[in-house]
Amino acid sequence: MTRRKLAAGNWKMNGLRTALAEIEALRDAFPDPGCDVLICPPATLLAQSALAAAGSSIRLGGQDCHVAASGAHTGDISAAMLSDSGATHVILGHSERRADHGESSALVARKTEAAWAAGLTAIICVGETEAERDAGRTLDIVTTQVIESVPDGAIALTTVVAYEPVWAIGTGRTPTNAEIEEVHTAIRGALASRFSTDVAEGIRILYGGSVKPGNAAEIFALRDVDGGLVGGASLKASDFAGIIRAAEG
Ligand SMILES: O=C[C@H](O)COP(=O)(O)O
Repeated sequence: MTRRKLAAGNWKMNGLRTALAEIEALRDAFPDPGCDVLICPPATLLAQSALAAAGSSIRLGGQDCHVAASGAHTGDISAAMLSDSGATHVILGHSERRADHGESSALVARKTEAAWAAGLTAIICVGETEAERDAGRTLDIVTTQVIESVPDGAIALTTVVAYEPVWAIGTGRTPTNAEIEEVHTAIRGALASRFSTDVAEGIRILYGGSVKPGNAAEIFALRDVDGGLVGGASLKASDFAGIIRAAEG
């Protein structure tokens, strides 16, 4: 099965209104990209980002959502609010949220259901810590996270998995190509056993963790790697453009 590659940028807690110029630059540089392009700005910029990307095929995403559609949850944002602001996607279970906010895979599964209910595609993040890798537990940790974080009803249209080794995020370090392929193959296998081979073959599995313009093409060419979830190198259009080109192949 041919899966269209996805270049997804996660701006994390970065970006003031001046950063909208980066989206405008990408819009102008890629009128008809040969891959899917997604920017996940902070929630404060979502609506304006949607205006900046209007008329282009750049899609926008949130970085988290609450399990409820609305209610007394001070400081939280619902999936419906993300959608209303122009988002089509939402990143869920990023390791920074698992670490900073104690998010469990069970909670991530509930958030995924909330995202689907609002019509969003969920990008569900998994990944091992350095200690877990050193202990030889990577495949066990990652496949367990996949099984527990992806709820019943997953289909390719609404589900993306992002493999992000925690120790590779923002460090300039990446696993070897063989290590990336090993984990991505294991993730697809876990999806096949959890759902079906057909569903697993359709779901895109992104790699994230120190993806740069200089290493993106090599990583995106690996078996079962369907694009990237990019942090630091997505903040500047000039950098992210190189990653989009790598995803275009
Ligand atoms: O969501 C993105 C990842 O955490 C990767 O971040 P990074 O590209 O800055 O290493």
